[in-house]
Amino acid sequence: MRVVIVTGTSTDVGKTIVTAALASRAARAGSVVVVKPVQTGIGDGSAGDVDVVTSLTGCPVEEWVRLDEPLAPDTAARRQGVVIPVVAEHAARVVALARSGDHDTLLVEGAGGLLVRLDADGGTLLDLARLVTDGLPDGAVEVVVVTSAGLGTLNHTELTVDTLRARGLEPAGLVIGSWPVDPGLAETCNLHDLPRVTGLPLLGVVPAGAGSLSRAAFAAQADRCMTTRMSGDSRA
Ligand SMILES: Nc1ncnc2c1ncn2[C@@H]1O[C@H](COP(=O)(O)OP(=O)(O)OP(=O)(O)O)[C@@H](O)[C@H]1O
Ligand SMILES: C[C@H](N)[C@H](N)CCCCCC(=O)O
Ligand SMILES: [Mg+2]
Repeated sequence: MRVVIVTGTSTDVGKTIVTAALASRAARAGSVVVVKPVQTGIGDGSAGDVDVVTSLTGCPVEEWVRLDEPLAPDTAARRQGVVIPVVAEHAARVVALARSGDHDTLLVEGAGGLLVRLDADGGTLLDLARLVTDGLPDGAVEVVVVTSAGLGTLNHTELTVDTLRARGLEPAGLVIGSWPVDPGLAETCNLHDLPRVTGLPLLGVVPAGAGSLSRAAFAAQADRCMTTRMSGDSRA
């Protein structure tokens, strides 16, 4: 059993597509479940991240809280007048699901960047990652940081990685969530600079447009774009 926590430098960096790519690969080697503890922005009928993952991978998904407005969860909950679970409750559910042994890999996708407030007490995905790591055996939890390709990403990525390290969480690596068809100078340099400035491996680079592929084509793309194998990946 392993848990992969997918965070990112911000919203819209491609966490969901990367989560789907990791799920697609892990599903070759065993049973996978994807959890989105808190989803916001589905009030207008928009597809939630779990719908995207289901469509791209067919893996089972769980969404625990859904809020209407496309905002940080604590803001959306406050404006909607609802009380949502605190992060410690999500962490306990993740640990229980991991310990149940029902799945070989459990992927957890945050909402927005690492420090976005997921509850009214200021709990964040950083807190969730710390609690889940503390609740499971050594080495069972990996944190992946999804980042953007272009100018500005070096700063955002270092801030995110340093914040994880300050809580004793060493990320497994970085994934670029959307690689442009026509990369410019900054994108090209960042392929070298992101690993250099963070000291972390670049685990993968997902091409822009991957989210529109059929399930079969996405699975093939997931294999090609995740350049470094993770512990739960299929050897096939
Ligand atoms: N590789 C990709 N291929 C196609 N579309 C992509 C890719 N990466 C991101 N996108 C698109 O960019 C947008 C943001 O991506 P995504 O939903 O994965 O962001 P996120 O980091 O998961 O954000 P959130 O904080 O809302 O969970 C979406 O509209 C998605 O379809
Ligand atoms: C609505 C969006 N797609 C995400 N679900 C929530 C992103 C919150 C970001 C808050 C912020 O960092 O300013
Ligand atoms: Mg997402």
